[in-house]
Amino acid sequence: MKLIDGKKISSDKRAEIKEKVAKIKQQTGKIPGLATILVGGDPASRVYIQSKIKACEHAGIKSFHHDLDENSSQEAIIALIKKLSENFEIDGILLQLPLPQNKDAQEYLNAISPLKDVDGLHPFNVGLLNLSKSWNEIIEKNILVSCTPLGIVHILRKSGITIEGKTAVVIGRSNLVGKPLSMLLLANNATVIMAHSRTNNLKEICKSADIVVTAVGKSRFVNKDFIKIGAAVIDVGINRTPEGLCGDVDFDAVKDMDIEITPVPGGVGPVTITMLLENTLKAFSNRRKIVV
Ligand SMILES: NC(=O)C1=CN([C@@H]2O[C@H](COP(=O)(O)OP(=O)(O)OC[C@H]3O[C@@H](n4cnc5c(N)ncnc54)[C@H](OP(=O)(O)O)[C@@H]3O)[C@@H](O)[C@H]2O)C=CC1
Ligand SMILES: Nc1nc(=O)c2c([nH]1)NC[C@@H]1CN(c3ccc(C(=O)N[C@@H](CCC(=O)O)C(=O)O)cc3)C=[N+]21
Repeated sequence: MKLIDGKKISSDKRAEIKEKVAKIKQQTGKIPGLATILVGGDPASRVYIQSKIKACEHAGIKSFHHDLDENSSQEAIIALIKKLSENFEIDGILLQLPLPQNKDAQEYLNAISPLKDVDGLHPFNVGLLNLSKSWNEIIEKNILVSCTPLGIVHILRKSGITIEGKTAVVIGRSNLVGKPLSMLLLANNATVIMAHSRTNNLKEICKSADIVVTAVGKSRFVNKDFIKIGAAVIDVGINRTPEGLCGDVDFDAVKDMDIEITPVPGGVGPVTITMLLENTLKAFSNRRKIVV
């Protein structure tokens, strides 16, 4: 197997972003700003938020973090989101998901100004993505798209993996990963199959694919029987097991196969965070009408 180095792809892109931010500062005196909101103290979410804040600061993006109590009322959370939406200094707003107590995230996401929606989860941006006809259009119009799917397309392109004309199976249909990724792959002219927990013959379907993306959240879910020789496998899953952090792919089972694969850790995760920085710059540019 050939490992795809997500850390390297990520650090190359972060260096570019850092340069852009420095240029913006120098030429306009303005600093892009990202607000993050964490409701409750889930330890994994806190780790992610901290990596996001660190990455922002490293790139020269100003971060504004808000910790809210697990028992915060809907009114209090929405009031904060509205306040941040109106704050001129803030270009992007990220509400860390999932919310505690099974709160329906969409109601909160709808309160984020679509211009600051760096996760691409507001219906306005979901609509723009779905209406777009090509990858070029998505890039040229600076459409805000969910970070993980953007990161996956970035990884495929940087690894020289052709998307056009290929059959891609996306396992998982969440609003954060599976659905927007399917749209992005379609915009890149792949033939896309969206698979989920009710899909029949999943193994056979995956075995026929040139690109398999798994965003399920179950360790050792994908094994040798799912993968065609020569395929590219993108493992989005993050699973904490007694043996440590792993993805959805049974790594040992596929390690002798002639495939390309993103590892966990060190694959999609770091690139996801990089795309958050990229989206913050897009939001900065769209909102302040400054070309970056
Ligand atoms: N590396 C990164 O940057 C990121 C990693 N993640 C990780 O990716 C994983 C998925 O996240 P997310 O999309 O938010 O997850 P969700 O839990 O929202 O979605 C999981 C999806 O997997 C599907 N699924 C569950 N069981 C099966 C099965 N037996 N066969 C086929 N499909 C199945 C579900 O289908 P159904 O809809 O039918 O229930 C659902 O669509 C998680 O491990 C998460 O931690 C998430 C975001 C970013
Ligand atoms: N509004 C919102 N937007 C998100 O983009 C979002 C979210 N909520 N909720 C949770 C998921 C998950 N997610 C990850 C980001 C980075 C890593 C990452 O950097 N992972 C490292 C390992 C980190 C570790 O050690 O735990 C790696 O894979 O190498 C993983 C997962 C973003 N998500």
